[in-house]
Amino acid sequence: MSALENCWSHCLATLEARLGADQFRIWIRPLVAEAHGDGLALVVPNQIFLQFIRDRYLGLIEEAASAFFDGETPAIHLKVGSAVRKPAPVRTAGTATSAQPAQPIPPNAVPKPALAGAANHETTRLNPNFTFETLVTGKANQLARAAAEQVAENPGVSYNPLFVYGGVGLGKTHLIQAIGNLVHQRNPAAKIRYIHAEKYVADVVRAYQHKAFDEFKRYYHSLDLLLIDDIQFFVGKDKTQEEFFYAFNALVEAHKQIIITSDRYPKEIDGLQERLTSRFSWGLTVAIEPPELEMRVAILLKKAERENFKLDSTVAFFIAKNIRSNVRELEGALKRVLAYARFTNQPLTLEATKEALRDILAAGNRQISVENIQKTVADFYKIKIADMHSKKRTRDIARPRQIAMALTKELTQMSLPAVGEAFGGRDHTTVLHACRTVDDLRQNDTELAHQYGVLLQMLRS
Ligand SMILES: Nc1ncnc2c1ncn2[C@@H]1O[C@H](COP(=O)(O)OP(=O)(O)OP(=O)(O)O)[C@@H](O)[C@H]1O
Repeated sequence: MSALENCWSHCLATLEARLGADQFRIWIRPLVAEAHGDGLALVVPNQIFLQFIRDRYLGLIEEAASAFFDGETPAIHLKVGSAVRKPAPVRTAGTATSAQPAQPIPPNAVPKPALAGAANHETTRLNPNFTFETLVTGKANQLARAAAEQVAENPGVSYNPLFVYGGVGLGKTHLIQAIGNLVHQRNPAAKIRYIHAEKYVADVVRAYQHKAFDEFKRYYHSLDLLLIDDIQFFVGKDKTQEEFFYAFNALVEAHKQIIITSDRYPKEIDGLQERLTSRFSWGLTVAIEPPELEMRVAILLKKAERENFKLDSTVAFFIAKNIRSNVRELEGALKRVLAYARFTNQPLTLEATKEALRDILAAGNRQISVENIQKTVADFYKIKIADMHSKKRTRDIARPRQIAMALTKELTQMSLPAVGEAFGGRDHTTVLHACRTVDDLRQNDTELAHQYGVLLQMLRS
């Protein structure tokens, strides 16, 4: 082993210990180190990956390399290339990992007769507009997009299944269809099918009525890529879950890619069989969060541009500041202002925008009450509303109460003492401590950050 190879092994061991299993497997394991002049080149799968490594991990890598060479840091270059390592199967929070078979889909894996109809959007049911090019990226979907691009590059190999979850209208369908479209573009022979879970349920019912399960199985088990949207619709549908279980096993065993979306983290979908939720954690589970302000502005500008409309950035900021719940509503607001501008044949000023969005803004400005926040949080965590006022300190009650306090501070104009008063007469320092704790947890605990995002979305919609 050369000194550089030894150095990279040392970096891997250091980073694994520092970052923990999940981050290490997603971001560091796929890197391939090559000698580059008198330093190291790290090959990454794509540009987004490269940027993420540069922003988040390059400092740590340099630190580890420098420790290996007693303070001399070798030059470390990042470059995009195809020589990337297959990522290891990923363990998601608190779940077991099983080894995944790793075989790429051969380009001609589908028998000839099936090809005739496969190479068009009618058979795939993909929307050709949902591509990576039209998907705006920000903090809220960066990780999900990077994972999606990897899956699209190597379907059936990297993460199987890929499970994407997030609130309503945040771009889950867009993202997974972007994978489908890219796979289709690269390999028109691949047999791809996008299906909404409700339609899959209907297909199971139809197969049942017509005693056509063999045909049903033949079709679904022969796919190269199955994209199934909003799987929470399987809840309470036992026969559907059973059929999907068989399809899942058949596809994964044959190294075919499965991509699933849901509005919730798999283990939180009550009423889904354990054998399914445990299989969902075989691959990678990624969240899409509500977009931050800058991302909402970027989405508006991009969508307006596609409509050949030059949107003034003040107007874009105004819309983005006022429509915060989800991207679908943002799009709705944009359509409305564009229609207004075209209809009145006036330039789209801030005043005209306010006029066009008057009723939406009035609805959005309605006050969110502390009572509403307490009820929403209590329902979400399945505790009693009375616990918001109680002195109980057990974690399963104290944490939701802290989250409710932080949400109250964020969503209302109430002062710290007033918030304390509304939560059982607590001192303002307790509220401050709750806000800081929740803030910290949002930085470091992905699951809690997601739950906070969902609650924000529920309260604002
Ligand atoms: N990051 C983004 N960039 C560009 N457009 C986006 C983005 N996120 C969402 N959209 C757009 O917002 C709309 C809603 O997105 P989509 O249907 O994918 O959401 P969803 O999360 O699947 O919603 P649901 O939970 O209702 O199924 C689509 O028109 C989509 O193109």
